[in-house]
Amino acid sequence: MRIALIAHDKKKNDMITFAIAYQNILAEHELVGTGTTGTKVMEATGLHVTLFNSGPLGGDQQIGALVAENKLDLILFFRDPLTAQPHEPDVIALVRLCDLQQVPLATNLGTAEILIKGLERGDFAWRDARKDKVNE
Ligand SMILES: O=C(CO)COP(=O)(O)O
Repeated sequence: MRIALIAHDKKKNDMITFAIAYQNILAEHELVGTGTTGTKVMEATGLHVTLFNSGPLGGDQQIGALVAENKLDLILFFRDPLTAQPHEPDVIALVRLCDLQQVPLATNLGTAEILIKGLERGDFAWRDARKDKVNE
C-alpha cells in the first residue's frame, strides 16, 4: 500500500511518536509525505519517505493530485485544530479528494492507530481492487 504522512507543526511530535511505534508495519509499505513531516519521519525512524513540497508550498496539493488519480491507499494527516494555516484551502481540498475516492484518512492519532492496526490485519485488501481506478 502507498501511505501519505502529513502533520501540521504542532502535531509533528505525534507523527514521529506514531511512526516510531508502528515502524515495523510502515516498513512494509511505500511512504510519501510533505517535506518537513517526511524528513522528520525519516530522521526518527530510518524509513524511506518520498518527499513532496512542504505543505504551505504546495505539498498538500501534490499529495491531493495522487489521491485524484487514486494512487494513495491511506492518508495519515494530523491536523492542528487550534492554529490557522495559510494554506487552509489546500488542506480542505485534500480531505475532499479523499472523500471523492473513498481513501481512508486519519486526521488524528486516535484514528491513525485504528487504521494502522487494520492495515496490519489485512483490512486494506479491498484497495487492491480499487487502486488506480478513478471515479468508479
Ligand atoms: O502543512 C502541512 C500540511 O498541511 C505539512 O507540511 P510540512 O510537513 O512540510 O510541514
